[in-house]
Amino acid sequence: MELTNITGLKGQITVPGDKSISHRSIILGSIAKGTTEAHNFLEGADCLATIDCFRKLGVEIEQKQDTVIVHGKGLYGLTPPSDILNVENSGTTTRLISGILCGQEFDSKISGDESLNLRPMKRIMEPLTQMGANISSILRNDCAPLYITKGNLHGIHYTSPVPSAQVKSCILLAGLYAEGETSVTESTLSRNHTELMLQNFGADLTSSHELLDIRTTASIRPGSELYAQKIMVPGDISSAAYFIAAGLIVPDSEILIKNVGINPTRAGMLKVCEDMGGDVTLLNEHTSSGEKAADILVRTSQLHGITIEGSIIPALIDEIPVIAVMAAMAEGTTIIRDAGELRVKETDRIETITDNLRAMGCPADPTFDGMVIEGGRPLHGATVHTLFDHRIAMAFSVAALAAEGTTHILNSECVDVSYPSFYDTFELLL
Ligand SMILES: O=C(O)C1=C[C@@H](OP(=O)(O)O)[C@@H](O)[C@H](O)C1
Ligand SMILES: C=C(OP(=O)(O)O)C(=O)O
Repeated sequence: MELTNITGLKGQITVPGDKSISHRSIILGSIAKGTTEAHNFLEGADCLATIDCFRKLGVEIEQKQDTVIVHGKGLYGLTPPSDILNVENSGTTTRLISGILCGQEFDSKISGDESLNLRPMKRIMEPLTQMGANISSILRNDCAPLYITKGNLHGIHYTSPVPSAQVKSCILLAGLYAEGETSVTESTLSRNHTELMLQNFGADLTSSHELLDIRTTASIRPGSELYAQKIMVPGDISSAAYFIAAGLIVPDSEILIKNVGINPTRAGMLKVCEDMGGDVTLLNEHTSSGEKAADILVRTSQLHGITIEGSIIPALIDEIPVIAVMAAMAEGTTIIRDAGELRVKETDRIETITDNLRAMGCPADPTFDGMVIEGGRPLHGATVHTLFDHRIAMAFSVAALAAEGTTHILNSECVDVSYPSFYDTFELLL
């Protein structure tokens, strides 16, 4: 993709459904009794991989554009897959499905693409093994391909060493098949869609906050069946983030993004925009399927650098690539800390972000758990190496709109992972 600088992004858009909630609609719908309907489902490659895996486990799933109908099999109705489960590029699919597969009577194998098979799986293998699961890394490198055979699960009380919703969700889903109570304590609350949705599906799940709402424990007790739901998936704030950033940094812009999920465990980007001096307003706040949503109005603003660290990090972890682009356009220095998790995403995002910022003329240095960005110098066009990471492709497409000259985004088709119509949405604002 070749992009050049522009001014005046104006208009009203919607962004596709939330990726995390779309995955969970398929996963919980498959193991619930009855027919689950998910509307505004994200038709991105990651969520389609989840559909494909559950079809291989015997679940009938109909897809009519962005409506998905899942004919649930109940907690004990999945059937042995005839083939390896291909999770492609999706960490969420890998870790959440593993929790469920450890509770089944049959064997299964999970594998993904080159990037996925390099991502750490010890973080789920360890707690699942403590629960009595039989899960192993086929290449013995603590990564996928994973091999799961029948185990007898019992509940554990696990304190998660990483702030990860995927780890938490994996353990809670395994807890549906375990004897006794399973709980997961996190020092910082990660996205809580699994907890909210499990409660809506009728699971016996409670969540308690300690220490000023930061340290949180989610506990699940097995036994009860889950029951199908109708789910209205809100727009994905991680996808809206590119248009929020573009609206702020492209001169003379005003963009209204309709119906975006603003669950507080996901909305750290909004706080960062405010702290950087961005003109971002929430309108029409409402709740849908237990998730908060709003329209987001963005106008061009002069941003300034800030420090982003601590408990806000999990609430904006996927938005850091585009926040880094905003930081490059802001006056002064932005420091990002406590974000070591970026090193184990689709790429080592600390390196991919800082390498590409430097290529565009912004001084940016990686640190072990974040980066330091010297903002306020004009960006210039460059060749952006996405390394097939969808978030790097989209973040640097936004940078290209504010950079002098032409920017080449290599392998830009990787946006299909979470936002296939990304470039079409931009067309609507020209
Ligand atoms: O649970 C989820 O849906 C997700 C959790 C996050 O990963 P971690 O839980 O590994 O931080 C996030 O980066 C990913 O895009 C989606
Ligand atoms: C990290 C991401 O997703 P996953 O972990 O599901 O691959 C992402 O979408 O940025």
